[in-house]
Amino acid sequence: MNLILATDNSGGPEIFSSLQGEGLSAGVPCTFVRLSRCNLACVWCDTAYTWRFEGDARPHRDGIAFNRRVNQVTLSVAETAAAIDRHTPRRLVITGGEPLLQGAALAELAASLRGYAIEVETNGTVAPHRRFDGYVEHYTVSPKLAHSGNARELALDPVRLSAWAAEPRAWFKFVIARPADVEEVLAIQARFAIAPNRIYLMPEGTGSAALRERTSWLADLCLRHGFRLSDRLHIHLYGDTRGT
Ligand SMILES: Nc1nc2[nH]cc(C(=O)O)c2c(=O)[nH]1
Ligand code: SF4
Ligand SMILES: [Mg+2]
Repeated sequence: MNLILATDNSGGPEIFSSLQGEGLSAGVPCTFVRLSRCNLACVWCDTAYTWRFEGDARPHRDGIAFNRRVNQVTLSVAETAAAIDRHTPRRLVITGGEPLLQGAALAELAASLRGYAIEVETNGTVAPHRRFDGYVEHYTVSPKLAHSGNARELALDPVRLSAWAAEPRAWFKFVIARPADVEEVLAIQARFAIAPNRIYLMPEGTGSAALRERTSWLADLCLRHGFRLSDRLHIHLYGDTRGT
């Protein structure tokens, strides 16, 4: 089977090693693979080159339409595994876009890798492929709030959210732009009975100054509600750049 990946600045597949910048394994050296395509369209998405191709009229704050041919590359599972293997870290972060849209190929990929701890970054709207799920150490589930611009029915499916809440390997990470966004997190937390200790609040932002400003008030909100705080370490270290 094949996987459709995003491209890096050289036009090759976006497979790279970096420190995990967010969530549970922040600071840990990881190998990343970024898959193309997403079923949502967040106005502040920092990887719009995975989905906002020419002809897509859904709004994005940068207004850029990406050329599909330049920003997607198709690799076989074997080619993807070989490219992953050329990197040192044996913790693999599968991200996107929405990687679970390619679950069947990910099951083949995971079966062909040996000795990896696998984590997945997902928007929480797609059920994990049954066979792939057996290989996953943990999921970082990032449900999208109203400020993402997605229709609520697309972004917050109650059946899916209940399933993630019941999944002990799932950690939740909410992108927060304004203090009022946390009200939505509290409603989701209560409705699906998610322990606050499983929830990260992370500032929205693609620059250090914006992240710092938002972190300054997010810290208080985390302390008040028992949530965890996530930074975006890679943005401070490398800026908003592909392959980092
Ligand atoms: N270093 C680094 N950490 C990350 N954690 C989640 C990322 C993502 O784009 O999903 C990401 C990323 O793109 N880079
Ligand atoms: S769900 Fe993630 S990849 Fe998809 S549009 Fe939103 S931020 Fe971008
Ligand atoms: Mg990212």
